[in-house]
Amino acid sequence: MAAVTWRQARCWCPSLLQVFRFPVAQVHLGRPTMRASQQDFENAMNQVKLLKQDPGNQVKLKLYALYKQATDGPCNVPKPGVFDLVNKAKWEAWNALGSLPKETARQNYVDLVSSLSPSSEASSQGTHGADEKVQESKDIVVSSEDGITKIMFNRPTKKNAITFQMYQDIMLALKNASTDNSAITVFTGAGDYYCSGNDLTNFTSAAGGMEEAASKGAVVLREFVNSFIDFPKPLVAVVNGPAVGISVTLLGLFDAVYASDKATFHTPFSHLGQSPEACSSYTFPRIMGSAKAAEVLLFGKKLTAREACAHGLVSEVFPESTFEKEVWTRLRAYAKLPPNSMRISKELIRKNEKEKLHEVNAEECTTLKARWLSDECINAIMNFVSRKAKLGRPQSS
Ligand SMILES: CCCC/C=C/CC(=O)SCCNC(=O)CCNC(=O)[C@H](O)C(C)(C)COP(=O)(O)OP(=O)(O)OC[C@H]1O[C@@H](n2cnc3c(N)ncnc32)[C@H](O)[C@@H]1OP(=O)(O)O
Repeated sequence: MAAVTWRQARCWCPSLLQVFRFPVAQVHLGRPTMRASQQDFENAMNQVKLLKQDPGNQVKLKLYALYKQATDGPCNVPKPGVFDLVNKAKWEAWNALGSLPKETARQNYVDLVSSLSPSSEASSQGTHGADEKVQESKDIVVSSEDGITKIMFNRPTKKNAITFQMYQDIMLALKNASTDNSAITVFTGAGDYYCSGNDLTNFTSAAGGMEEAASKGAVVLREFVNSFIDFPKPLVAVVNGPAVGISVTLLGLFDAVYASDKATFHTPFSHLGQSPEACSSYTFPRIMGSAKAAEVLLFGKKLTAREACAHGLVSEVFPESTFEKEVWTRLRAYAKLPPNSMRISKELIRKNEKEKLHEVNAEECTTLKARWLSDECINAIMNFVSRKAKLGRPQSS
């Protein structure tokens, strides 16, 4: 995600909030609320200038997009070049609104701004119960139903690549899920991918360049992985399609992994001049044996779902045609098991490993920070950004 300064967002000053409290489809269709007047719209623009807290890049982009849609209508300007990261991100946010009517955009802007007020900020971050639909942000959709809290990567146009904002959203979702009424927590992806790993533009869009991005990345990564190590309830991955990078390594910290037979598992760290994260330097050799772990983590061998299952990373593989139905039926049954019993059993399993996992996480983050500043890594990322290399393509396996 390109860095969008708070100053820029205040200048665009459209209003934001409700958008992230309701499913996207509902927002785009227009909620059955009263229509916002021009005066409401202008009030909301003023309110944005008074916000004390930076709402984050995703919200600022949404704010910008709704403002442009409400004032100029559908996006009608050419897409900025690939290196013009900030303007490209703004253009994409606006263009994603398609033919949303001006009045609906105005209403959504007003709703969004009103939800940014301190009282609604507090309620959006509070504990929620089972059967309640919640949404932390548009790229990470959280819902809770039938005793299951579902956390979904929802950025299908970017193969669900994880932005800095999404790391924060996931941490918040896990924090909420650890105390809500659900029995189990499930990760899955929207669209054809489960997740393509870290958004490689996280490193190119930070205002202070790679140095700043590396420092920020190491802090965020450590905290992010800690929230998986310490998560108290059963954690399940429903891997609906290809998984890359950190979305694969994290699986070593999950309690069960169900995969569609079209899923693949790819950790191209050496291709990227990087090194393993999410405790995989410790969990993968234990899960799959040191020889297979080396092939995967050092040489970037991509595993099919069946291979990943044979090597212990995946619990079970399902045919694509029945995947969703079979897996969710099973999970709904598991969610009816006594939650305290599951939690206590998980604690017993994890207890002896916890300290070690935290140690490994810390060391991996320190190592990665140095890797992100290496020529090998910088060249690989610049190659990706300039589309000279797409890591999924040169692999023969
Ligand atoms: C701060 C914590 C850091 C933690 C570190 C973690 C390490 C990792 O996760 S390393 C793994 C990083 N991920 C990758 O290397 C994957 C890069 N992406 C690809 O190789 C390919 O995009 C793909 C194989 C996933 C898909 O290829 P395909 O040809 O089918 O689709 P594309 O046209 O390439 O992708 C569509 C669209 O999505 C953008 N995109 C996909 N993945 C990423 C990504 N990881 N980062 C940023 N953007 C990504 C891609 O650029 C396309 O965007 P445009 O339509 O705007 O060109």
